[in-house]
Amino acid sequence: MASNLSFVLNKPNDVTFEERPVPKLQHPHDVLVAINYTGICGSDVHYWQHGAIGHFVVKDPMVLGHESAGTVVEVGSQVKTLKKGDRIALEPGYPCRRCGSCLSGRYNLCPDMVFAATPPYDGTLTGFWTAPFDFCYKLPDNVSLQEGALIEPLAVGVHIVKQARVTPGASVVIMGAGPVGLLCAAVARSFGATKVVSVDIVQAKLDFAKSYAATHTYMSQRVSPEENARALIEAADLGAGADVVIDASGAEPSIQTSLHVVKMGGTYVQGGMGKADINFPIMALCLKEVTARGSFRYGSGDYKLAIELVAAGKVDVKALVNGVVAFKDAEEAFKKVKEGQVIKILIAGPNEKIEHGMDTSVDEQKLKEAQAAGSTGCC
Ligand SMILES: NC(=O)c1ccc[n+]([C@@H]2O[C@H](COP(=O)([O-])OP(=O)(O)OC[C@H]3O[C@@H](n4cnc5c(N)ncnc54)[C@H](O)[C@@H]3O)[C@@H](O)[C@H]2O)c1
Ligand SMILES: OC[C@H](O)C(O)[C@@H](O)CO
Repeated sequence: MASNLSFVLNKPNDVTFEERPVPKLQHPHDVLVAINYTGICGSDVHYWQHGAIGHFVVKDPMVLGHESAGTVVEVGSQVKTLKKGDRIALEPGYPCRRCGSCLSGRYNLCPDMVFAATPPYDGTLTGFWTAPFDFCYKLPDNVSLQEGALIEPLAVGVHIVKQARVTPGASVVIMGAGPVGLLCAAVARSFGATKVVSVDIVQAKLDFAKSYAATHTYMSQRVSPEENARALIEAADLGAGADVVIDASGAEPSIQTSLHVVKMGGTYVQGGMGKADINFPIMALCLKEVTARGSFRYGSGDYKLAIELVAAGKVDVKALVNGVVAFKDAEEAFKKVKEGQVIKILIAGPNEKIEHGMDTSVDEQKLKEAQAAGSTGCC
């Protein structure tokens, strides 16, 4: 059998490669998947740097990664819809299916969720992975395995935009133009939003957002949230405010500005995960009767829609990929993401041959600066 080399986080800033046993099918409804590509998420970088996100603490060595696509190599006796050789996008969290949240259709809120690379559970930066068949989504012929690895963050964006109830003709402001904010912008456009304003503090990110899915961009100012909101509304010609504001930054000033940008009776969605507690403008929330919702991962129908959007050419996920590296270069890829110079890097599975790699040389100075600034907005 091929290699089951795994990329293991031992403790902050200490990663190693470990050959682990190939997992066996535990259940007749499971499939065994050979991992082809995995993207790096801000949360992976955060665990690598800090060993914890909120109350999720890495106590024992943990395999990183949860944004993966792969190829089915074995199916359990009860699997009817997948067969060996099928190419799939992998949904990396498995709920209990029995609790109130699961039974109400909101399985992403299951308290017993087993989620890849969220301690204590191992992630998908490995050779082989077992999963229940209904959390493996067959990719249409016109969607590549590399695009398949981007379905996970796209499903995050789909869930956020669904929570925002974006309708045709809506104006949508998105705070943060990292991968999640960019994908929210693309999904909002596909839902019919006619004005999509990407907001960030880095000009290069805004330039990319404009070339990608934003109709307008705005560079956030270091002024009061009210002043920032006034300038944003004017710059993007939002009249009485935006129908919808989405935070995909997790940054306190951006969240505060959001509540002053949203229109009377508009909708605000918290997608970014920054500091756990912040000063929040409750008076604006109250006086404008803003509908505020959280958004966590993805639920029923989100992966399916994400794949359909890519297959239909409505969301371009390829444009976000700066390069693909061999499995042995996983740590360099993490450094590149931390350095903040790339949007998405894919790591090929340990059994995958890549024809054209990317330059993985890391600018140590930029890396140090990014570390000092905590540039990965995650958690
Ligand atoms: N809700 C979920 O289920 C879920 C899932 C994945 C990621 N996330 C969160 O979504 C957020 C975005 O993820 P990402 O991978 O795109 O992260 P990222 O760090 O790449 O992007 C965050 C962006 O916000 C920008 N930013 C920082 N301060 C800002 C400010 N004051 N105003 C405007 N923009 C500002 C940064 O420059 C960056 O471009 C993170 O907080 C992450 O933890 C949430
Ligand atoms: O896309 C899924 C997210 O990255 C995860 O929920 C992570 O942030 C915490 O487990």
